[in-house]
Amino acid sequence: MTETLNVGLNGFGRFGLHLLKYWLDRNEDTPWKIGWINDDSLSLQDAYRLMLQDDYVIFNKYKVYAEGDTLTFLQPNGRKHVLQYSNVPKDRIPWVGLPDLFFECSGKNTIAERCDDFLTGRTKQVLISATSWDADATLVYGFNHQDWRSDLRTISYGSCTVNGFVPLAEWFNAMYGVVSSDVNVIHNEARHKRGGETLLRKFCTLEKSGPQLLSWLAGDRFIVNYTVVPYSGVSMMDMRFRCQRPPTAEQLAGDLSVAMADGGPLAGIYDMDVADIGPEVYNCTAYSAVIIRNAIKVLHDEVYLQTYFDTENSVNRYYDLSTFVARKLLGQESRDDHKVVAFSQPMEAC
Ligand SMILES: NC(=O)c1ccc[n+]([C@@H]2O[C@H](COP(=O)([O-])OP(=O)(O)OC[C@H]3O[C@@H](n4cnc5c(N)ncnc54)[C@H](O)[C@@H]3O)[C@@H](O)[C@H]2O)c1
Repeated sequence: MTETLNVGLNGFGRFGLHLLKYWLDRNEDTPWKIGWINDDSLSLQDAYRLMLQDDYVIFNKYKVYAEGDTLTFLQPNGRKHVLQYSNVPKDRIPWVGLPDLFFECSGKNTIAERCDDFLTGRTKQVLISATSWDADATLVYGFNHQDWRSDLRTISYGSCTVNGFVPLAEWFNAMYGVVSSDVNVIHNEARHKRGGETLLRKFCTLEKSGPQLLSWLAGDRFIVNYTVVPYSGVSMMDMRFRCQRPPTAEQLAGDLSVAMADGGPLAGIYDMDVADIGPEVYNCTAYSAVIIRNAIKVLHDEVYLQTYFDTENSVNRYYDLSTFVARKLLGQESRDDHKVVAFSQPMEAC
């Protein structure tokens, strides 16, 4: 790896923390590197403490130092990463204009115009770690990331639920013709956000963005039930698809295995385990969702799936998307150039 792009990251909450670790673990094969981090409320010492004490994102293979205004990570092989850290509001970030890519991960700037100030100097694009209704594009890795263009200014990566559902739903429709669908999400809640030990039903942006992204899915044939629970580990997403050409449970498991194998449209994005051994084993999974094979049920034309997904570690697809974007900006050939994505026309059942 020779040429890399420089990245500035704004927001060091759950998403930023996971993203930093995900990148560190892969940095030697990544065409971008994080040079700056800003968080408007966490000081350098807060960030350092959170990193060393986190129950889920474990940095213990790195030596970590917080000195002056820098965070330093030393890899076991001696490779060193020195990141500038600032703790100021968005309009006072000292490194604005210096990175080639701006990672907006604070959750506070999901309206595109709030990212305008970041698009200056060397900064070509802002990648937003959440649903943004007015970003120039929503690019879901493994679904439509190949729609990337150099003139896009703000790009949303979708959301944790969008990444968990959309590529799989697209494949389902191509294979079996989806008539309607619903999704039941049991979503974690980080400790620092918890109001108390209670359950909370909320609106999920997937309910609106699913039909916007998937041209074949009408809004009146899709429901998302979303419940936040006071648990800080991984989350669950169960799905129902009513199909024109319903498979048997056995056929479906076989078709999924083929689609998830190397070169398949779901390869590297979804995985399948035979039995339910969750939830803890799915912490920091590299997959957008893991399907439990023994739990697949088919009743008449309705297919039921149970999955686990690590909402916070949906940085996996944000990482894939930004890696794809960086390679495009660098003019590098990428294996993702040839990845099979989005089927534009429903296919006949296999
Ligand atoms: N958390 C997820 O599962 C997840 C998944 C996908 C996308 N996103 C999106 O990413 C954006 C950021 O979400 P997030 O989950 O990182 O938010 P977060 O609540 O963890 O962080 C937001 C801010 O809260 C503060 N904060 C973080 N940890 C803290 C702590 N321990 N004590 C006190 N303050 C703390 C920081 O200032 C941080 O910038 C949002 O737009 C969100 O929708 C989050």
